[in-house]
Amino acid sequence: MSASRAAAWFEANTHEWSEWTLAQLMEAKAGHSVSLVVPARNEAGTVGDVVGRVRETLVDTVALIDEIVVIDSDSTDATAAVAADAGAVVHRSRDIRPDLGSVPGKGEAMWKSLFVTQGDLIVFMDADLTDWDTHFVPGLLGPLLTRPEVALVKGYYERPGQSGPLDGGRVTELVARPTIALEHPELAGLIQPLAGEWAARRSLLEQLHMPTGYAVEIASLIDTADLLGVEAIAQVGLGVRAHSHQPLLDLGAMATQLLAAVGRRRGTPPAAPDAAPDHQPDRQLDQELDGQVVLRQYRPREGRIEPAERVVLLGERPPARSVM
Ligand SMILES: O=c1ccn([C@@H]2O[C@H](COP(=O)(O)OP(=O)(O)O)[C@@H](O)[C@H]2O)c(=O)[nH]1
Ligand SMILES: O=C(O)[C@@H](COP(=O)(O)O)O[C@H]1O[C@H](CO)[C@@H](O)[C@H](O)[C@H]1O
Repeated sequence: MSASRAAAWFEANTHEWSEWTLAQLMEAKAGHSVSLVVPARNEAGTVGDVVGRVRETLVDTVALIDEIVVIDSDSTDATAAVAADAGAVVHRSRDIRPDLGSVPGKGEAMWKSLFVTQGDLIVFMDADLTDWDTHFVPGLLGPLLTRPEVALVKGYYERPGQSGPLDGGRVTELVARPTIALEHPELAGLIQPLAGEWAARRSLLEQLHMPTGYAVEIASLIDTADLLGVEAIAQVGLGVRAHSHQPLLDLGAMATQLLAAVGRRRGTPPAAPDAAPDHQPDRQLDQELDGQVVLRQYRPREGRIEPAERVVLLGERPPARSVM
């Protein structure tokens, strides 16, 4: 895609959440049902606020959302209880379709959500939000409810306290955007390609291969553009968003997952692991689910340099529709 085509996509497909009133969206919602899905691992501190405020505003006061579903992704804290108290339906990721096995990861939780939700429109929101607003949900639904040709809507936002308000996070700026520039320029108009707040039609989501980890967002964009064309993607400005931050070395794992998913889509599967895997899925679904790599990082210890190896899971789930 040339720079001018990317600019044309941006012009035609960039929205602001305030373009639609709730009343307009409620009218446009006729015939649709909406599921809000919140993948959560150890988010007891924030998930109650996310679920509770959305429930009050968009379920109790105005029925824009038909169900709020938290997918508890192997939490060891009180995430499930807090989310249920706040009014969500809670499923443990590993308990959904146990015949399909279970692996850790955000993408896994999102993929599993497709088996326990009813909505033909699905909105994803992260559970670790610290500065956010309930208008995120109607904002993300705006293009889906008013533009039949749009199948996936990505949020974008300002990040308070960062070097520039529209800068992405560390993996966004150092991995996702450069990779998009090199290999997927058709996606260069997306301001926050990794945003955890996005929405899509179930009919699309059920057709997508989903990486089980953090590559689920970039993979969904690439595959949607491939399947339906980039014109099926829109983005919506949501205002200010802040979340809790992972340590840099943990983001190394996220970056590895992103690069692997992009490489796989180019036809370059991850190299075979060079160390014994320390994780095995409960049940091997197919070869893709087993991909992994050892990421070697380094830390000082008692005056010496100590390598720290972590196994990064690179597996992908097949289109949900193929196993329904
Ligand atoms: O194995 C995982 C890892 C993350 N998450 C959820 O995915 C969202 C974004 O992940 P995280 O907060 O780790 O990423 P960050 O925003 O810190 O980069 C949050 O709701 C997490 O609880 C999940 O459900 N399972
Ligand atoms: O953009 C990124 O590099 C990462 C990490 O962001 P920070 O550097 O911690 O602000 O955040 C992305 O991934 C998160 C997990 O899926 C999402 O919650 C963020 O919206 C997304 O920007």
